[in-house]
Amino acid sequence: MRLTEKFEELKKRGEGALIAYITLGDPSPEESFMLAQSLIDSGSVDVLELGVPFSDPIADGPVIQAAVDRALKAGMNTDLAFRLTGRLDKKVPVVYLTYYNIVLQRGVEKFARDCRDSGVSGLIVADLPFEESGFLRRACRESGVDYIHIVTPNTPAARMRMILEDASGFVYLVSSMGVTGARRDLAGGLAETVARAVECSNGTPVAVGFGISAPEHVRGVLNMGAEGAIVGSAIVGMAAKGAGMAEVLKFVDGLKAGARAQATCCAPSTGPDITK
Ligand SMILES: O=P(O)(O)OC[C@@H](O)[C@@H](O)c1c[nH]c2ccccc12
Repeated sequence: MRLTEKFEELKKRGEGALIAYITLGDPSPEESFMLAQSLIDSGSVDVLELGVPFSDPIADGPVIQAAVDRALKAGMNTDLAFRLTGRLDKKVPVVYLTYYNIVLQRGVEKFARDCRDSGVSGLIVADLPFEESGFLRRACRESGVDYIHIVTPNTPAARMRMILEDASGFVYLVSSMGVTGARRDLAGGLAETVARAVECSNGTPVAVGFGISAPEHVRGVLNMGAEGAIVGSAIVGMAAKGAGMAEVLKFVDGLKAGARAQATCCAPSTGPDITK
């Protein structure tokens, strides 16, 4: 399924998108496959983001670093990632999150074709600057895979506009500087950053990630004008601490409730106590 279709469907229903991230191969390839399928089947996850493990995940905090370590130790690799992804019953769009070395190692064009062939709808590369991304963007376009751009609170409006001219699928807005990891509160000043990204994105949906870990956070970013919220470490960390599948799914249902409440909830808020 295409990302655009999913976002249009949600818009009609007046809901925001819940995008859930897990690391493929954590704690083992089969278990991560089962978790991925259960998240898809839950009906609460609108887009599934799968991390393809790389040994030096510089944008990741301790929780996802540990997940990547477990995955690599359990024998996870890129071939296996594509095979497992190909086997998923993809009732929702699946996107990949990885680092450029993984793409380069396989060959840029081959990576994009393998995404297409295994049903991956979009690709996020954590460490590839826009200026260096032309070749991969072209390969993705030729394979019908959305190349998803990352922008941050530090990205000035002019640069955002330039980058997002090329946007497809959705725009990944990093909520605050630093690495991935659950946080207690949404970053200060986030409302302005979201507004800037929405303004610069030419109608491509903006989804906010980094630190989002509660239904209130999800509702908060949607009320600021984002169309999606991305949750990684909170889910990965829960599973790592031994939570069973039922508990993880219940948590994810709660997050999605935050994305549904948006339809009936309050005017956009800019105050610092948005998470209360
Ligand atoms: O873990 P968090 O803080 O909930 O953030 C989402 C994140 O996990 C996921 O999108 C992601 C995992 N690794 C990344 C590297 C770069 C950008 C984004 C990511």
